[in-house]
Amino acid sequence: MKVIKFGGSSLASAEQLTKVRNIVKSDATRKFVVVSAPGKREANDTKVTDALIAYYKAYKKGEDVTTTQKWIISRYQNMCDELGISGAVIVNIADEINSLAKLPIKDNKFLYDTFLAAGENNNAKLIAEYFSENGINARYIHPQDAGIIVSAEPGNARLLPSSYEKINYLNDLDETLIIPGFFGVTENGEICTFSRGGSDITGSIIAAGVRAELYENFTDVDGIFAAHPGIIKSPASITELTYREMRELAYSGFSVLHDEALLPAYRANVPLVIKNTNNPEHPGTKIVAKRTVTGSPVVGIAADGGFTALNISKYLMNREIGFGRKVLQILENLGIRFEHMPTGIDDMSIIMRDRFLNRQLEKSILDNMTESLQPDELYFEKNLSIMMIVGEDMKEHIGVTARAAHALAQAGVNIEMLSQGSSEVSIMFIVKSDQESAAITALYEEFFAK
Ligand SMILES: Nc1ncnc2c1ncn2[C@@H]1O[C@H](COP(=O)(O)OP(=O)(O)O)[C@@H](O)[C@H]1O
Ligand SMILES: N[C@@H](CC(=O)OP(=O)(O)O)C(=O)O
Repeated sequence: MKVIKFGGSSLASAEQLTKVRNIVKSDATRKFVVVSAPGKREANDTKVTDALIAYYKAYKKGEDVTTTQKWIISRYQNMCDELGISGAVIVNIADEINSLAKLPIKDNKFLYDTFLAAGENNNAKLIAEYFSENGINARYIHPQDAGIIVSAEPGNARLLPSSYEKINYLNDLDETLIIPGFFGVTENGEICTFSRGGSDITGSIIAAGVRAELYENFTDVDGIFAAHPGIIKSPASITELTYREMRELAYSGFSVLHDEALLPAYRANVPLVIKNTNNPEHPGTKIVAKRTVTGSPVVGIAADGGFTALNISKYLMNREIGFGRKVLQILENLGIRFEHMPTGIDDMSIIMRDRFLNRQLEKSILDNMTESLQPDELYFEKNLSIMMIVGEDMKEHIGVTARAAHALAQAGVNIEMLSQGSSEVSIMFIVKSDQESAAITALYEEFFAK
């Protein structure tokens, strides 16, 4: 049996839902259907999840929410009308959307997550009804009933490992199951979402739990391209990637798949394929344990902005036992995670994501480190992007870093920092964000166009 996940772009309109129904209907083994909230119908449209964020903010501030409520309900209403879905389900959806504005605000740690999850939850109800009225024996199932029990970390839930056993019972149900993506339920019954884009994670969890033969992730492109299609025009498409390669690429900007969506499928040995709802005959990109297709040392080039470096220098840092530990202890005490830590003899940089920092935290970092480390230099460097060139075969090739550095130099891109993990599956360059596009273009030319 297969798990099939449709992203918001595949579920944005009646036209898209018709394609989705045909895809599910064409293969009786597509039994577990994970759905996102309705996405954008065109570039300037609003995703239902983003509209729910606006709704939440207005409600919390005590502002009038009727316009947002109406807009969100109309997204579902329009699809129901165009698909000729009978009346009861839209009444239920409108009820759920409206009653969000009755939830307690005070001491409600899960209020934001509850608002956001409504996008997926109501879409799953709508799709189950649409399928049932159109030749598929379908049933909506709430994540709680599907056994998706998660940690109580709002906006960043993690599955509790004991959940897999419960999820496996879904195999005993006869219907095609329509499961809302993006959220689970805590042990106390609160709604808690994964991070943004997290419906991919739900798909992977279900695939692992039911021991699926395949996890199909349907989106709006013919699989994964070697570089972001917004920057490189008609980039090469990738036939096969390993889980490790995909993890590196997803982490560093290939937004087509959530980077946390790989591990559950990988551990359960479930292969994954990225396919296009608008072109389902295309084979897409397969993500597997071992790749058969080889050739270029680099399979993909990814970049992501929104990084800050904390640069620390101190003469004879290398001789000071416990220096690194003290740096990391200060970050841990302040509850800040770090992403990378390139080092020199007398200097080190801690790379962090901007979204986990703010002025107050930055001041606390500087104060604490000045006091405990007495560095010669200590400052933040903003507006950085990380660039990754990725490929399992890089370790078999000599001179990949030299080629990349040369290409960047030719394009006038200054490498701020450089780092390579021991697995040699990726090489990371840190550049100024305003040079990100130029850097991708230069690296793509070097490894794919030549
Ligand atoms: N390397 C890449 N290959 C393919 N698509 C990419 C890549 N990098 C970014 N994308 C973007 O990811 C988008 C699909 O992902 P996503 O927004 O999660 O869609 P969905 O709504 O289906 O979940 C594509 O439309 C594409 O613009
Ligand atoms: N709807 C959620 C979760 C998600 O996975 O959406 P999508 O599949 O459209 O990326 C979000 O926008 O974050």
